[in-house]
Amino acid sequence: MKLKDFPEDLQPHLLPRPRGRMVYRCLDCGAEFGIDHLFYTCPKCQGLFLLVDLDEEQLKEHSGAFWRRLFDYRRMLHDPAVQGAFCFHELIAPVIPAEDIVYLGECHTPQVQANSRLQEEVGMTVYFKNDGQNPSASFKDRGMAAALSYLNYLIRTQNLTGVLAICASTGDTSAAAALYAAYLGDKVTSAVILPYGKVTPQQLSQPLGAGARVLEIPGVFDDCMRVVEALSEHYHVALLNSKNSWRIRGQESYAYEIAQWFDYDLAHKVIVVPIGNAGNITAVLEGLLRFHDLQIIAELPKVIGVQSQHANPVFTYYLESNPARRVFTPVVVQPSVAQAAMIGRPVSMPRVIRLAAEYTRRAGEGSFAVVEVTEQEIMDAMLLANRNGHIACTQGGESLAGLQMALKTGLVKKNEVAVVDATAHHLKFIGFQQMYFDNTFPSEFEIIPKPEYQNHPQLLIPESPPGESPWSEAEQRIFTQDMVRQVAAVLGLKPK
Ligand SMILES: N[C@@H](CCOP(=O)(O)O)C(=O)O
Repeated sequence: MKLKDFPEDLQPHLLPRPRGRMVYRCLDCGAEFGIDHLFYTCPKCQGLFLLVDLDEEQLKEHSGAFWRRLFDYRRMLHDPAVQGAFCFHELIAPVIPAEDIVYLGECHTPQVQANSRLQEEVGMTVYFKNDGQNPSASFKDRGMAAALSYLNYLIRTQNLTGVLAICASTGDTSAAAALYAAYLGDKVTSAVILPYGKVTPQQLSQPLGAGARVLEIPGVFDDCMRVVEALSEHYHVALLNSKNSWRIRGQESYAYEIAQWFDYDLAHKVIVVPIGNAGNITAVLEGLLRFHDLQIIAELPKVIGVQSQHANPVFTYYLESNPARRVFTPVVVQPSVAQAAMIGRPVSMPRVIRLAAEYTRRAGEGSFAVVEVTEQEIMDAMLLANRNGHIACTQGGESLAGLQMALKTGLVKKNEVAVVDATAHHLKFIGFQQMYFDNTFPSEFEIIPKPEYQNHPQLLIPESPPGESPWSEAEQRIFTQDMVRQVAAVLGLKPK
């Protein structure tokens, strides 16, 4: 739709102009720092940052209804600067001009309602939000769009050269970082640090294909994260993990889209997300609080975080019901099929603690909770979903299993409506499905495949193998007849 065809009152607002005064604000000491530098932690006290727009209050000059209309109309504008996360420009990174925005087709991922069979099995209305349908096949693209747009802006306005972007990854962040950096061509090179043997072959191929330097180290993700944290402290590198607050801003779009999908009515809704490095749950909580603050949504939904028993520090933290007695203790992770979330020291934990407390204060007891699931439950839930037409990855299975657990324990009610996060594309984690089908999981996973979910290809052998190709017409006919007969017998087909 052309700009002139939009309602007149919206026309001046549809194409965002840079505005706002963004600063990094330390969660611990409250110190604020300008965004002319890429900071990750507070130079004064090492606390973690969240980005704040000092002019955000000005957005209240417009009503919630105005913002809802603006965001909805923007979806019809064919301009890359407002197609992805930046459809919510005023809330993502209002200082960034349109010319610096990097858009690779991320966001507005499908929210697919489960069929009646799956909803009956789960016991409530369920949607999958398929973030595997982002360009690098995971939700990380939302955050990278914001982080790389900011970097692009910094490079242009400060004439920076030789920028090296780095990240540690369990496989999705590295794929996204390498892709978005590659799009910026000579302006940015990228390097990714991966835990050797703990990233799937599909995920490993992604940064390699995008031309990143791929460095594998022994250990798990938490070890890689410590390395990049130290690198970003002592060297000139741009850290692209979610410790970088611009990533959080971009990932808030996930919550905004869910609100938009429900026409901004989030009463009796439940959003379920796997925790991993805790950047996503941070973004969901912060995004919802900000939407609520601007009266874009009237009600806050429940937010349920999920962890595997094999990587459960956040679940363990919230087991203590008295907030004053809670102590966060990182855990040593065990192998998990939800490998992308196999993290024992989530870097955003201080943000989660802060935001979850504020969320609970505003939305009431029980509006935020964390559940724990087994490896068996994750695999079974993933296969159950995909047997019903979804493309859930193992983390998507973790989300669904988490919802089932939340229902069982009464945290979620049957009359509520849930959106579960399929964080990445199923095909990235296909090896775990194969292990399930072949019953080859090492014992520590404690997974016993359900026969009804196992599936194998069946090879049909021709009765009289044809000779070397090219086949004669007669050979081709005999082969086809033989195969038709065998397929019909295997499938029990009835002749017409
Ligand atoms: N699951 C992540 C781990 C890193 O998370 P990040 O959001 O802090 O970058 C991955 O895919 O690497």
